[in-house]
Order: sequence, then C-alpha cells, then structure tokens
Amino acid sequence: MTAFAPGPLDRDAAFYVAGHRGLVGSAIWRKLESEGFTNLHGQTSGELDLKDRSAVFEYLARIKPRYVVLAAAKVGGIMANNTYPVDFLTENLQIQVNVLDAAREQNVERVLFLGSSCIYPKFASQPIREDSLLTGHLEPTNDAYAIAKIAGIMHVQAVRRQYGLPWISAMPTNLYGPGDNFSPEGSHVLPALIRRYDEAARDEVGSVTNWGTGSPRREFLHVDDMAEACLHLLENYDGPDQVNVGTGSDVTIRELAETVAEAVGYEGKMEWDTSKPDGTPQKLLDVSKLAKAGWTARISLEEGVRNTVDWYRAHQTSLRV
Ligand SMILES: NC(=O)C1=CN([C@@H]2O[C@H](COP(=O)(O)OP(=O)(O)OC[C@H]3O[C@@H](n4cnc5c(N)ncnc54)[C@H](OP(=O)(O)O)[C@@H]3O)[C@@H](O)[C@H]2O)C=CC1
Ligand SMILES: C[C@H]1O[C@H](OP(=O)(O)OP(=O)(O)OC[C@H]2O[C@@H](n3cnc4c(=O)[nH]c(N)nc43)[C@H](O)[C@@H]2O)[C@@H](O)[C@@H](O)C1=O
Repeated sequence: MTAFAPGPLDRDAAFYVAGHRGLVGSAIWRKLESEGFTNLHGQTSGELDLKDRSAVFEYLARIKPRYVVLAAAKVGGIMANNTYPVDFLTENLQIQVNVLDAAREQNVERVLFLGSSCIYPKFASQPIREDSLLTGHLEPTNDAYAIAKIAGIMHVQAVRRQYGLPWISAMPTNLYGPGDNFSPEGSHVLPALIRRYDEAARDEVGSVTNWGTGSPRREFLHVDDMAEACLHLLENYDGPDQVNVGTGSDVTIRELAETVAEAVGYEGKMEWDTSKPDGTPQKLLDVSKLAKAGWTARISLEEGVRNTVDWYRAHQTSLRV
C-alpha cells in the first residue's frame, strides 16, 4: 500500500517515459526537462521493443523508476485503425500488459496510463462524461483499439485494488502538435490536413479533397497542453476513474480544414470524398473533472495550428513516415 500525497514529484527520482519520441511522449519529456527533472529515462522501439516481455522486465528492474508515464502505443488515424484492427488490438495489449506488469513488480509509485476518447460509446451524450464508459456500443472504425485501451484502464484499477498503488489513467481527446505523424494515409486528420494544404498552397493546386463529409465534430488539444495536464494530474490527482483531458470545445472537420487552409495560405477549393469514413459523429469531452482537479487548456486551436504549421515547415525533411 502506497498512500498518495498531492504535491511536487521528486525532481531527482528516476522517471520513465515510455514512448518518449512520439507526439505525446516527446512533449512530456520537454515539459519534465523544463520543470527540472534530472533523471529521465526513455528507449526507442529499436532499443527496447515493449512487446518483448522479458526485455521490459529487465529494463525496469535496471532503472527502477519511481514514476512512469505510458505514452508508447500503436497509434493512428481513422483509416489505419479501420484497416489494421488486429495490430491495434494486440500490440497495444502487449505493450501495456508488459509495462504495467513490470512497473507493478518494481512497485512503481505513480503510473499514468494514457487511453483515448475513443473508449466511449459512439453515441455517448455530449460532452462525454467519464461515467459513460461501457454504457453503449463503440465506433466500429476503432473498436479494436478502444477495447485495448479499456483493458488498460481496468488494469490500472485492478492494480489499485489488489496492490494499493495510486496509479491513474487519463483519456486525451484528439491531440496534435510538434512531433506528430504527418503520413498521408496513416495519420490523424490535423497533421494530414496541414501536409495536404501546405503542399497545395506551395504547388498552387486549385482544389483539395478531404475525407468524409466534413460534418463530424472533433475536439483538438495541443500536445504541450497535454504534457502540462499529465504532470498536473501526477502531482494532484488520485482516483480509480480515468480523467478526460481536452479543451471543452469542438469544431466540425470542415471548420478545421478552413482553419488549416488559412494558416498555410491556401485559397483554392475544398472538396469531400464521402467514400471515406466519417467515424464518430461527435467526440467532445466533458472536462469538468479535470477543471476540478485544477487544470484547463490554454492553447487556442488557431494558435496551435499556426505553431504546428511552423514546426512542420521546419522539419519537412526529417518527418516520420
Ligand atoms: N495522437 C492522438 O491524437 C492521441 C493519442 N492518444 C494516446 O497517447 C499516447 C501517445 O500517442 P502518440 O504520442 O500520439 O503516438 P506516437 O505514434 O506519436 O508515439 C507512440 C510512441 O510509442 C512507441 N512505440 C510504439 N510501439 C512500440 C514498441 N513496440 N516498443 C517500444 N515503443 C513503441 C514509439 O516509439 P518509437 O518512436 O521509438 O518507434 C512512439 O514513440 C497513446 O497511448 C495514444 O493512444 C490518445 C488520444 C489521442
Ligand atoms: C484520436 C482518435 O483518432 C481516430 O479517430 P478519429 O477521431 O475519427 O480520427 P481522425 O483524426 O483520423 O479523423 C477525424 C475525422 O477527420 C476526417 N478526415 C478528413 N480528412 C482526413 C484526412 O486526410 N485524414 C484523416 N485521418 N481524417 C480525415 C475523418 O474522416 C474523420 O471524420 C481513431 O484512430 C481513434 O482511435 C482515436 O483515438
């Protein structure tokens, strides 16, 4: 049994960020460095494959972290999730079972598990409250991924119950920012649109086609806000229920495309390929629990998109595939 005491984490204790090169993990790493953490640990998937159970156990036994954030996962947009459900289910289950079991063996004091807003029912009432989990059917384009994430929430709750460790889970809304995956087929909508509209503006293309109808509503949180929320939760929140992390407001995909087009200076036409899936009609998180814990988002969508366009333009030659 380890009691949770709110307050600053020990800046010199060993802190493992699983997935430290990804969108979220790299933002958390930057945030921790800027907050004075001196004992950070991370491994690329080439150095440590988190699907390799014995390697994961050996690594955690060696570094003996006091804190762990699990930001390593198989992640992708609507098309990747819909096309490769087996990979999204099994890789995520393996990664999280291995990391959480190894963290348990090391008696890690604080673990933050990251899920996703897609764990909630497709037709959950909006904004989506934490207690709507498991009250209805999932969105079919990402049900396999969602089931893996729901298993992760349960894993954290079970460790709390069986071993008394104050571990927690956070459910972020759609994220974006520096370090994102800009691959045209596999990425989420925001990086996909930045790349497509930036190329169209540069090449003076007259018309750009987006996926779906443009009518679904999504909420977008900048990853620097996300990193700040993660540290805030680790220092201030304890409880078995997952905490939603979002901005509390959403836009249609059409409005998002207009924001991106304006940010990159594209002035041509916008078309929609309705043979591509829309996914969930709306995903807007109720963030009152997070607000009660003392944190709210700061970066507006317009500012965040401009910041991400700048990052994209500066890193075009070294993007992830
Ligand atoms: N992006 C989003 O919109 C959202 C993300 N989330 C959640 O946030 C978390 C982080 O996502 P995000 O940063 O976007 O994802 P990324 O794809 O950007 O990063 C994932 C990281 O996981 C690592 N990883 C994947 N597989 C393995 C493996 N087998 N062994 C070791 N490392 C592995 C990768 O390491 P390497 O680079 O070394 O290969 C990569 O750095 C995930 O849990 C995701 O579900 C939740 C909601 C929305
Ligand atoms: C974070 C979240 O991410 C996924 O769910 P999603 O919210 O549906 O994510 P998305 O960003 O891929 O799409 C959002 C909307 O945007 C439309 N759209 C238009 N044009 C493009 C486009 O070019 N690319 C993409 N990807 N989408 C496009 C698209 O048709 C859809 O209506 C899941 O993986 C889920 O598991 C998950 O956790």
